[in-house]
Formats: sequence, structure tokens, C-alpha cells
Amino acid sequence: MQKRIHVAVGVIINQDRQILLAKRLGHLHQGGKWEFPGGKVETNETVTEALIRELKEEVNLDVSHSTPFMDIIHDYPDKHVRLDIHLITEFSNQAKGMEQQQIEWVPIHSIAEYDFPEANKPIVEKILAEL
Ligand SMILES: Nc1nc2c([nH]c(=O)n2[C@H]2C[C@H](O)[C@@H](COP(=O)(O)OP(=O)(O)OP(=O)(O)O)O2)c(=O)[nH]1
Ligand SMILES: [Mg+2]
Repeated sequence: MQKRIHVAVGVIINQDRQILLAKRLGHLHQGGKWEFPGGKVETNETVTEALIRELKEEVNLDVSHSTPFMDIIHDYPDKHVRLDIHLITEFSNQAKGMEQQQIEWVPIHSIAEYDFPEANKPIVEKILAEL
């Protein structure tokens, strides 16, 4: 079996109760789909460290606090992932797509209208049910 990729994922909510979505660039795995920003946890890095690093690199946000939200294991035909999802309500700076990707602040109740990777279904359901 392939190695499972450990991914730190942030559900970032602002004071207007909007969630930050980013569009995965076309050439990437699951390209063209909307995602919650985040990326791979590197060797010798904690999930929290990865989350802080990735959100700065990808969307220019400085995360000051995060809480675990859910953990999803999903096998795509070509990639096995573990999404370690955290809720972020405390951050500073203006969100900006640092890798030429499109980003959008979306009202919580509207996120179901976006096209996410298959693994994200339970995340969207939990957000709609609990947030
Ligand atoms: N960030 C993020 N990744 C997701 C989501 N849903 C989902 O299936 N994934 C998958 C897609 C990818 O296979 C993997 C994330 O890996 P990635 O390649 O984007 O990682 P990365 O940002 O560290 O990028 P890199 O190291 O390749 O430059 O997780 C999601 O909501 N957010
Ligand atoms: Mg990424």
C-alpha cells in the first residue's frame, strides 16, 4: 500500500461567520476543486506547526489559536490521505492567495454549493450541522 499523507487542514472562520475557501490549482492532485487551506505535515513537525506554516505560505494568515475539529482518512485511487482538520477563529492579517490560487470568504450556510474533493463531504456536513 502507498504511504498515507498526513495533511493539516484549517477551517478558518472570520467575525462575519464566513469560511475561507481556496481553489486548488489545476495541475495539483484534486485540481480545480475548492479546499480548506492547508498542506502536508513535514517530518519533525507537529500538526499545529504545519497548520501555522501552511496558512502563512498559502493565504498569508497568522494563526494564533486552533482547536481540533475532525480527522478523516480517505483513499483516493491515486493517493491515500489523512486530513487533520482544525478550527481557527483567531488569526491576524488579510487573506491573500499567495500561490496564484483563487480564494473566497463564503458564508457558512453557502459552503455546500462549492465543489470539494470527495474526502471533504463529512467536513462540510459537520460544519453545516455544528457551526
Ligand atoms: N489542503 C487541503 N487538502 C485537501 C483537502 N481535501 C483533500 O482531499 N485534500 C488532499 C488533496 C491533497 O492530496 C492533499 C493535500 O496535499 P497538497 O499536495 O496540497 O499539500 P501541500 O499544500 O503541502 O503542497 P505541496 O507540498 O505539494 O507543495 O490533501 C482540503 O480540504 N484541504
Ligand atoms: Mg496545500
